[in-house]
Amino acid sequence: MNDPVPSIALPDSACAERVGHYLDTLTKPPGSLGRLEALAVTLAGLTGEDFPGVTPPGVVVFAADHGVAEEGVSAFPQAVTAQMVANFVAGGAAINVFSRRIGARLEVVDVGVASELPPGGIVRDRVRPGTANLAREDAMSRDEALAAIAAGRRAARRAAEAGCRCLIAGEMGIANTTASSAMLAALTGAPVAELVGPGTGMAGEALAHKRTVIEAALAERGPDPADPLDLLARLGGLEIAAMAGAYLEAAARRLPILVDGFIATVAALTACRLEPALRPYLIFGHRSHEPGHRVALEALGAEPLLDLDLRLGEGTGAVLAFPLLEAATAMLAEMATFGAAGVDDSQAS
Ligand SMILES: O=C(O)c1ccc[n+]([C@@H]2O[C@H](COP(=O)([O-])O)[C@@H](O)[C@H]2O)c1
Ligand SMILES: Cc1cc2nc[nH]c2cc1C
Repeated sequence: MNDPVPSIALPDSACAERVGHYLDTLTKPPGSLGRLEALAVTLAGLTGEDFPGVTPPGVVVFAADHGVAEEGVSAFPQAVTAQMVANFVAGGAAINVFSRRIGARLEVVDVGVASELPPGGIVRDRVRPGTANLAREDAMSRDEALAAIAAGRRAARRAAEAGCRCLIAGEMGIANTTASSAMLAALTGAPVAELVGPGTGMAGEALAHKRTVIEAALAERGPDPADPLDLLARLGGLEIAAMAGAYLEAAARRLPILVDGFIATVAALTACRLEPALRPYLIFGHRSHEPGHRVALEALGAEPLLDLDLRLGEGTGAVLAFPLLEAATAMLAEMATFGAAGVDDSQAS
């Protein structure tokens, strides 16, 4: 684990091709299950299994605070990060409810919350108590960004060692749409105006202020777009770096990854810049209402599974999409072939 980026194998194209042919022997017109068929082929290639499994999924929610919250860029105060972590521990947040529906192993990791947390129920892997205010100074040092990536990798390793067969990373961090927007503008060159959005509910003058803060931070921090670690350190967040690390470790272990919303996708894009071999392992759960998500998805050439106008984070959109992955694997494992079911496909044109 000394190298921040593990080595990631290419998907097994022979296995994917075999499964593509097998799908055409199942009792349905070829291709009629559309993107579900493409998902089955993808999952086979990633896992190297003709009958891939994705259960149980592992959900890891990384929590951290952002110094830039003091610029008034969120509709909620910084203390809400820790309060929501307590809610995760108590089992009352949306991610708890949805994770229970899919039988997920749910872990909450403190990689950088700025205040005290309840004694039990979370993994303590805090790199520092929140980032510095990126509008005034670098959010963190390069070493701290590396430490947060390593914390994310440890979490993915725990999920894999606990038997999880699909990884979902979620996040909780007041003001993290500001950090993510700044990173995305630097990563893609897209104008801030095109990607800045309400986050937890900024509108009107408040949203215009958020945009100004991001534009000024980009000008002052002067990140090197060709150096993803520099971007993470100057503009990022501890939970964003941890998610990037978790994705890289999961892919190194050949676990399919279901990506959540805006912040999770910026983390995924950053991780792909660190190691492009990650890209095939990413399946995109949903399109967030946050406008920057469109920009991030386009940069990755990604088409998400769901579009439900969600903008919560925590991993919720990915967890809601998980049953589609399950359906794709069940289709392969349980559907009858034309031959076995006695359905005649010999005259099909
Ligand atoms: O995942 C998303 O697409 C998403 C979009 C908007 C907001 N959020 C969540 O809201 C918080 C960040 O919003 P803000 O306004 O504080 O920057 C953070 O905890 C995220 O989990 C998440
Ligand atoms: C209540 C609340 C819950 C959240 N979950 C993820 N981000 C959040 C932000 C707020 C404000």
